Amino acid sequence: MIVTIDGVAASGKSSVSSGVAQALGVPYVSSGLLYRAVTLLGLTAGVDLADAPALLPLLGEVRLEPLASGNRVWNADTDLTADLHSTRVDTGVSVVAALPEIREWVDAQLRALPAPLVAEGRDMGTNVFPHAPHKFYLTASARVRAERRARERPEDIPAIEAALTERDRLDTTQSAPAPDARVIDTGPLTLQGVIDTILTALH
Ligand SMILES: Nc1ncnc2c1ncn2[C@@H]1O[C@H](COP(=O)(O)OP(=O)(O)OP(=O)(O)O)[C@@H](O)[C@H]1O
Ligand SMILES: Nc1ccn([C@H]2C[C@H](O)[C@@H](COP(=O)(O)O)O2)c(=O)n1
Repeated sequence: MIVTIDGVAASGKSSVSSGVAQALGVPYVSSGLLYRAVTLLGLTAGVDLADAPALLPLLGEVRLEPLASGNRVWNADTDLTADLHSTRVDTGVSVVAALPEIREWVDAQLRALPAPLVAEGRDMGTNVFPHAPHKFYLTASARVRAERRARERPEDIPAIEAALTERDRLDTTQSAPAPDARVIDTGPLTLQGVIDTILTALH
């Protein structure tokens, strides 16, 4: 069984997916972490983030470790995970995610993983796992999402809101909900409330 949980930036995809996956006793995969890892490796190598042929050779030893408690991304023996949510990666990742060659690489990594799993991102339900039987799409206003992020990062709420709105704009192409996805406005819900809504729908 595959459950897809897509949604806009900072809508709660990874926290919700982790909770749902732990309740189901299956792993979850965060596709955004792979786009973030490509971005980090490109920045570290000083490569133009729009240059797919320059990025692809950096990815030979990149591996996603899908755990229910939280994903890790490795480049050979180096754990990249802690560096994937920096502001500079946030700023560059939409450029990388717009490259068809990089999207193909990410999709291949995901499709190679064994089911059952919970997959989260932007196009899990539309493109990567279109035949998944259970699809969800998370939304919340940019202000609510920025307020939640501000509890994690020492940045002011209007700056975070502006950055989230810009990332939503840049990611629009691949971010449409699947027609058969259940859309959940997480604004009025607690994290556990969103997880419970999904678990109830699955039973
Ligand atoms: N329903 C909710 N109520 C309150 N806080 C929430 C809720 N959902 C998520 N959060 C909090 O919002 C923040 C963003 O959540 P999370 O990182 O899971 O989102 P995301 O969609 O995976 O983000 P990104 O797109 O940046 O990868 C976290 O601090 C999380 O705990
Ligand atoms: N399936 C996906 C997952 C992610 N992206 C892009 C869009 C985001 O800006 C970036 C980081 O994702 P996040 O960690 O915010 O979920 O990666 C995408 O295009 N498709």
